[in-house]
Amino acid sequence: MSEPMLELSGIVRTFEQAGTELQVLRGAELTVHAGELVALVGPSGAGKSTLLHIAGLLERPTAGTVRIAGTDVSALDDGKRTEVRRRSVGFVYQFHHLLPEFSALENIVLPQMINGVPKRTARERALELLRMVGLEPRAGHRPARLSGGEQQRVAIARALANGPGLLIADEPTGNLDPHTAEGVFAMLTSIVRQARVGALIATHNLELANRMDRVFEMSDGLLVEHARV
Ligand SMILES: Nc1ncnc2c1ncn2[C@@H]1O[C@H](COP(=O)(O)OP(=O)(O)OP(=O)(O)O)[C@@H](O)[C@H]1O
Repeated sequence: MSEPMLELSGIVRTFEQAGTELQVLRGAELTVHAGELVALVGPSGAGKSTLLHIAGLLERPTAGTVRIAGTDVSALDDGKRTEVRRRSVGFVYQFHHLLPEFSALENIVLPQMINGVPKRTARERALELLRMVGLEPRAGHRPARLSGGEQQRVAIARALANGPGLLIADEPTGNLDPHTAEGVFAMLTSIVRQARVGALIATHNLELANRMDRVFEMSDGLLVEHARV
């Protein structure tokens, strides 16, 4: 078995709502290994985004342990958690969130420069990533000049810019037509395998979920693994 990129154990998350306590996660357990795609499904409001935020170190759980590539981040202060997040976690959302005034290439260069990578190295890496997602010829284009599928490919390349071990995606193909979604999903799968990234992907698309390596359903604050046939 390949090494775990994400380990969640006993994850509890409660919110205060109008003076009452809402327990969204009640002890969720999950491991995502290198090179593996794990689907996260469940109805709206079940807590998928909350779990992704906790796994991606954007939020702290009320209780429980988060390990990223073997490192227990629970005891780290906010600064150290941000460092781990920038180095080890890539995010893809339903909407690409690319910076509109920058080219595809620059959108992939920027997160590397924030991490202290020299510009020249960052450009080379960005070009390599654009090649991987089949968009090298579009390197100089701003997002508005790219199709929805191309924008999402650039967003995936950007998520991988700093060589993360973990990719967190929230409905990455939710805004695309079925044919384009298919192409983006196939590309995402091949990159996850090739780069040995662990991917946790929330989706309402059960057909897509069933093509991933494992499927977990958020149910009553717990994660239940679906039996595969
Ligand atoms: N910051 C917050 N404060 C209070 N309640 C919150 C907060 N964030 C989320 N919740 C509540 O937690 C529950 C789970 O929300 P979450 O967004 O994680 O669901 P989801 O499964 O991602 O839904 P969707 O599929 O619609 O994106 C909801 O009842 C929501 O209202």
